Amino acid sequence: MKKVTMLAKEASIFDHTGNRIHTDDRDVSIIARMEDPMIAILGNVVSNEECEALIRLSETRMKRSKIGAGHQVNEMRTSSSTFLDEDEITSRIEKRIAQIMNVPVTHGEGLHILNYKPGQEYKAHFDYFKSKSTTMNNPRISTLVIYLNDVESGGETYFPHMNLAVSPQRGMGVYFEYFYSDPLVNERTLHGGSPVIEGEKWAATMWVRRKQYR
Ligand SMILES: O=C(O)CCC(=O)C(=O)O
Ligand SMILES: [Fe+2]
Repeated sequence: MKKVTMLAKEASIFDHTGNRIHTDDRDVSIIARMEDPMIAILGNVVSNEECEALIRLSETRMKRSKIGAGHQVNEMRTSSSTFLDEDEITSRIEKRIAQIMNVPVTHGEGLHILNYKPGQEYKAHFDYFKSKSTTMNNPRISTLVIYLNDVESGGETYFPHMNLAVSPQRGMGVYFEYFYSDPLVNERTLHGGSPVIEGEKWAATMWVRRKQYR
């Protein structure tokens, strides 16, 4: 056989073609996508009622966000957050997210709800772990951030290496993945939540692992 020397393009987990993702209970639209790394802007991910329900379920549970292995409070992330328990509404949404992200529900860490008040932000970071901890055995591979409300001003999810800023809009989301064999491609997923200027921001994040997590 002839030896193929050209490098094949690395496959994305997000293998959807066309303009829509037909999940069991909802058609999610692909508004924009780019590759290396795959970043996709999605519409119609969740309904207005689901956004309101997720906010209501979280409101009484919000705590100042922690980061890193030591779970410290840090100026990196000034928002409040909580992980939601499984119930009828969260499991319906998680099933849909699994179809969007093309990874079984059990690989997901669960719905993590974030709330940013004016001035609060999440400085640029990687969602994957760089330390040689036990997480290396089951690393994070992809993220979906879903916006649960409209923000008057500020609060974009920004990717400084890509010169990309995604404005939060209720029901929409931004997907990205960072499992590539080329570490330089993964490093381009550096991202943050820019400070909210006016109004507040509610978002739900799903971080997904390579192997079963729950
Ligand atoms: O709030 C955002 O726009 C980004 C959130 C984020 O980066 C995360 O939850 O890992
Ligand atoms: Fe993140």
